Amino acid sequence: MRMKVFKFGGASVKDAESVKNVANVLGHFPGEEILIVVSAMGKTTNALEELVQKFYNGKEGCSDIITKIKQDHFSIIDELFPSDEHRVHNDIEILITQLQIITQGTPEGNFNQVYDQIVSFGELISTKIVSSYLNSSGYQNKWLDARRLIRTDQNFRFARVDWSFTERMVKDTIKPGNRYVIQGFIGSDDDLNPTTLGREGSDYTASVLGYVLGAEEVVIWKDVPGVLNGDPKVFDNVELLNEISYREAIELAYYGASVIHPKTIQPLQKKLIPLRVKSFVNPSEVGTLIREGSDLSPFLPCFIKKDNQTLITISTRDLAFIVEDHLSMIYKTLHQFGVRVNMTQNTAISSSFCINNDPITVPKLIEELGKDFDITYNEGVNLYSVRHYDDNAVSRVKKSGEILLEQISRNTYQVVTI
Ligand SMILES: Nc1ncnc2c1ncn2[C@@H]1O[C@H](COP(=O)(O)OP(=O)(O)O)[C@@H](O)[C@H]1O
Ligand SMILES: N[C@@H](CC(=O)OP(=O)(O)O)C(=O)O
Repeated sequence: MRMKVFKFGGASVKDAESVKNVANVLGHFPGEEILIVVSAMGKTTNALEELVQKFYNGKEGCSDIITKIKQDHFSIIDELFPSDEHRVHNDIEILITQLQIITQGTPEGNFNQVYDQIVSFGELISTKIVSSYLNSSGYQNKWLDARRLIRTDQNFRFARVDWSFTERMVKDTIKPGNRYVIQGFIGSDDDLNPTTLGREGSDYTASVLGYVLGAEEVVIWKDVPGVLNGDPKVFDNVELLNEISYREAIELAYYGASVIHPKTIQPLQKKLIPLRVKSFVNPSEVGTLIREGSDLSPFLPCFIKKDNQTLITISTRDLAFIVEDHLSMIYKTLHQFGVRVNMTQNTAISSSFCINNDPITVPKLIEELGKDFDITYNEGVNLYSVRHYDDNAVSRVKKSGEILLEQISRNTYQVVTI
């Protein structure tokens, strides 16, 4: 029997009820060998990011954030394990104490390295709780430490996987006949410093593990019926996409369909491992199947909104044309800062690009580019993309605000509005 890889994200383990529901979902797969990848609970990663910022800005407020994280997790533990004798209490106390010790010291190493050291606690805590709860409710499983198995480079916050080392470690550790719980999103470098794979990277972890194990399938459990032709929180009248090709899924994820992390698809495509996106609310429904095949079934325009964007326009100071060497310098800087461009357009003397408004990175990027260019920027803008657009679909998104930038290509329409 080949292993299945299941991924449960923050929304599927956000409270005690949700953790109980994970056991319910797994109950639909009796006797199956499953590797369960789990993200941090609810919005814990955001809280830990805030903690890192405070730690760097003089520590004021650090202990309040840790207290809140502790309370949130212990209220879940108290509901899941009514007796306070269960060892999970001690496990989580230890992790919280480690977090306290780190943030009482002085930041060691660069910001991104410290970020990974602190933010990785979210997944360590959640997996201890989920694994313990599953064991206590009869679903026997072993807890694995992704920092031992997922080896990466030292590109902290955006670490790249060392595939051959990871494959060796995973194959030495994961044995047939067992079930496992492991953290998404985190790994470690050669010196065992924790690393992270980029925000929302647990889908990618599931894909990496699915690839190295040659899994039968990877299933990402979500609070939606599957991949729809638009985020139901943003667009009305959206419909379920029953099947999507790997190629189309990469495009949708790349443009910002946040239901799947963009890096998830490629490793699975290489071994033709199917990816399913299914509802943890209705686990017996079929959901969406992503595999080699025709683009989309049913074939519909797909709507994607990326909010909280920054539109930056860079102009040469001496009215010189923006030419290749400027562009290569600009893109080198973007790459150095780990910034991905979501849409771009050039004029004779300027280049505009729309990026995620990461509050840590964007101010530093603007400062750096401002050394050589005039910069204007708009924060808080929206980027709409429509794959397989038609007139109706275009007019629907155009109505959303004042247009700052618009672009149309063979398959995709994009507009930045404010
Ligand atoms: N095309 C889409 N189809 C379905 N859901 C989408 C789509 N685009 C965005 N979403 C959003 O993705 C959410 C699920 O992803 P996410 O919140 O990241 O889950 P998790 O934290 O559990 O990984 C849904 O609640 C939905 O609002
Ligand atoms: N906890 C990490 C990783 C992750 O993938 O989370 P989620 O599965 O909830 O998107 C984050 O919030 O970025």
